[in-house]
Amino acid sequence: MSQNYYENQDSSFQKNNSEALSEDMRAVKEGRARLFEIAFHKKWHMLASAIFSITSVAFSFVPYIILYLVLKEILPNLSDLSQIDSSLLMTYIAFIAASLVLTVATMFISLMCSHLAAFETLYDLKIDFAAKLATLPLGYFNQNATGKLRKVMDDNIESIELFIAHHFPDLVGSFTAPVVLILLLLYFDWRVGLVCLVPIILAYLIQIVSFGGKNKVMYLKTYQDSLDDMNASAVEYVRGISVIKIFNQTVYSFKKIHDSILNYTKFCIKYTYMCRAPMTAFTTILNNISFFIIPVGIWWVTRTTDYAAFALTFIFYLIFSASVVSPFMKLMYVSNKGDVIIDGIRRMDETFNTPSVKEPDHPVNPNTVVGRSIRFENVSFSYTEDHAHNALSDVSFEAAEGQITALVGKSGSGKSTIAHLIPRFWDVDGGVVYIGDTDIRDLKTDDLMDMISFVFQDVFLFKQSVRENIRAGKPDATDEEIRAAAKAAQCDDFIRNLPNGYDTIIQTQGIHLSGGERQRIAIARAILKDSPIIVLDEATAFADPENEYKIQEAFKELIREKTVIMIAHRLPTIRTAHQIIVMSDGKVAESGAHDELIQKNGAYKKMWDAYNATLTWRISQNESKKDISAQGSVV
Ligand SMILES: Nc1ncnc2c1ncn2[C@@H]1O[C@H](COP(=O)(O)OP(=O)(O)OP(=O)(O)O)[C@@H](O)[C@H]1O
Repeated sequence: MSQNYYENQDSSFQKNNSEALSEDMRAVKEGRARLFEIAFHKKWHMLASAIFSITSVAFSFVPYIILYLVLKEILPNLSDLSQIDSSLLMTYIAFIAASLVLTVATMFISLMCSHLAAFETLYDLKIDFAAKLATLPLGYFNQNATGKLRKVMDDNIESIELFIAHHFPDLVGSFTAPVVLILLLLYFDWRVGLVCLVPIILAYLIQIVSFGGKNKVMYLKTYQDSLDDMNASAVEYVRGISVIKIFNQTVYSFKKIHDSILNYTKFCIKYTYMCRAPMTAFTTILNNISFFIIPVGIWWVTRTTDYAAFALTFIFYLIFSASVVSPFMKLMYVSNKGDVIIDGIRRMDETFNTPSVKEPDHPVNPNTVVGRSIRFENVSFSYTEDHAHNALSDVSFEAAEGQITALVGKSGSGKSTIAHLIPRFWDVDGGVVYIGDTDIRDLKTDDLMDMISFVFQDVFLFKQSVRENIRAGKPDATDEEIRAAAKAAQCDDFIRNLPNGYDTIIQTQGIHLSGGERQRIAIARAILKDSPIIVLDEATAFADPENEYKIQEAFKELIREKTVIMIAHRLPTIRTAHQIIVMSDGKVAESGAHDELIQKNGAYKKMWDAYNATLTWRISQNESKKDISAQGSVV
């Protein structure tokens, strides 16, 4: 049921939400202002929570006031207890019971309101953050490790929920309680009240001097940075575990994770040592306010004649001062937590404030785009901002509509970069990429993505059912359409042999698909999408002979009547391509069909000869092996 609830809500909720969070809640503000801006995303819930929290705190002090009244009734009558008005005492007790019930009830309502606000805000933020990630250029993910972004999405955003649900009502209470407390301290006897204030002020001065200002910001930043670093290296360590095992590395020899854990540990130990003295002083002073009251009491008792009034005030303050600790400790705890959360928000806002891929001001309607060819016109591109090294320099070519254009060239010559510029994973630095007659930057990203299918080098499958993985190509596809796409991609057979057929969840129950099987699922996805342009990136690199055959069959289905850009290292797979673009050092070295390029006797011919030489070399190696074994048998 909850699944449907969210599914049904998605479209409208997400839309309203992106308006609310991306525009209103984007980080114009900083620090505490930003924290409260986010917290008050659901402002009526939060106001209600604040009012009930204040009410709860106010009720929580009623027993102390009544205690004063009880003492006032009992102390003057200690010599003759029959003088005590017992019905009045019973009324006081009833008041105490009622105030306790009301304290709990109002705090419960306050927490209810704050939790509702927290869950809705958390949902909005997470959806918005995920949506924002999808709009960022791929370069952003190069510079920001997956572990760091995961931490923002899980830990930092999650901590905002904690702040709204728990810390906010606590904070309101923590501010209200000291105010009520100080008023009460000063109300019953302002002189003793002032004495009680001295240790409170002293304790806070110690806090401010030790942790206030730039020191605290710097410590928090270092703490979060080292935590981020440790997270990022942990993710890298786990993802690269096969390489680590092969090269016989351990958590000690894999320097990055070892250093980051060590850094974090060192920092925490240093910070703990730094906190030791001021924190001990803070808690000791607040826990021992009576230590300040007793000398005053001794001084006072030698100068007073009204012992009843003295005893009433002295006993009351001794009891009441013990209640000072809890609200002040809470205030310190919540304010420390608040600082950690604010730092987390700053990290989240770095992502929110990163410019998304720019959408056109006046987008072209995709139905009016004439033609589905791809044309690069004098395209230059560098991955680095200083343009120290151009991945592409002045690249021009046209991949004709409905034809296959293959990209070949040495490793690092710029083939993948060309493929990545077509769906605007990055924007060109110079020149233009056209689809038909339209600059791709004049199309809305959604429309551009609808026109292109991409079969990546590393096939990524979601941890969902096979059916849902294929459906990603067309979210409203029927089960029949999914099955037809899977058949065309040569994967229907093996999917039906999985434990739950199309409903088998990938990467669970020991379900592990081979590289070729994963690739065919990706092809099924692309077939279902049925876009006019297909970009195949190293698509046949990992296949075994049987898979290779099936993948080729799947490709035939996928690329029928489409504009295809294909990157392949193995020359025979592109021999029949309509056009071959030979890349060298980010430039087009030559282009043409296979036969034309062979005739040109240029770079392609050299590659082809080299390829044929390897074949002969393999055969001659086999031959020589045969010779050796033949000789061996003769001997
Ligand atoms: N994400 C990146 N960040 C920085 N530089 C990059 C990035 N990706 C590629 N490059 C650089 O851009 C140049 C072109 O790389 P590209 O991946 O396009 O080559 P390629 O021909 O596809 O290589 P391969 O066949 O090995 O995949 C290379 O010098 C490469 O080092």
